[in-house]
Amino acid sequence: MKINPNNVDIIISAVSSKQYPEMNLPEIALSGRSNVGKSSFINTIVGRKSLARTSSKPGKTVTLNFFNIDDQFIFVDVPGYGYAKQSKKDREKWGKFIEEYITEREPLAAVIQLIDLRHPPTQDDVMMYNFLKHYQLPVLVVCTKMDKIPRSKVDKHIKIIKEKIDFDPNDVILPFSSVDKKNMDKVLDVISNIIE
Ligand SMILES: Nc1nc2c(ncn2[C@@H]2O[C@H](COP(=O)(O)OP(=O)(O)OP(=O)(O)O)[C@@H](O)[C@H]2O)c(=O)[nH]1
Ligand SMILES: [Mg+2]
Repeated sequence: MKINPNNVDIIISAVSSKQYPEMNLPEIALSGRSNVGKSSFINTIVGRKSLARTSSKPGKTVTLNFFNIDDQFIFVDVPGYGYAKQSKKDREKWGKFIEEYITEREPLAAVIQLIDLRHPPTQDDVMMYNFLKHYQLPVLVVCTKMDKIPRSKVDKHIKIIKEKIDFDPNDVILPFSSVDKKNMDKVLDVISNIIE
């Protein structure tokens, strides 16, 4: 699959379900804790340096950012979870908004769950993955920041993540790096299978 980087654009930063686009394209949502690399992942995959903002204040915004990816599918950048400084009220608002999107959104075809390859998954990571599987969504688990650990340790870290999240063997899990674009072709293969 090929993506034309000149044909990708933000559609809307939605604060309510009334603003969701009606474009008849499959949607792939990105989920993961704050700072795991969701926005960087989008930029790397589409080949644009700063389409998705990677410097946004984590936990502040409660928007779902919809990106038209070359009229082939829509990436939905979901605000990160697990941000300690967020107030309880904001956290609840966030949870409700995301839950509604994930459980009710018709065009949602799959979720890409990002987990930091360097560390064991957090409790939030485990909860999110189980939540997605409860709703029988296909999940691609992308383990980010692969460039930050020695190559010899990658398999061991993947194994730990699989055990901790109770990984569904029907899903795909891949180590990934936005710095050196490692496994970019494999990610694109999975996306192409999802949207076909
Ligand atoms: N070394 C390395 N750094 C990365 C990688 N991916 C992201 N980063 C860095 O991690 C930080 C956070 O990246 P973002 O893409 O903004 O993370 P996010 O998940 O979108 O964060 P929120 O929007 O706050 O939820 C930035 O400083 C990125 O440059 C990677 O693969 N390798
Ligand atoms: Mg982001």
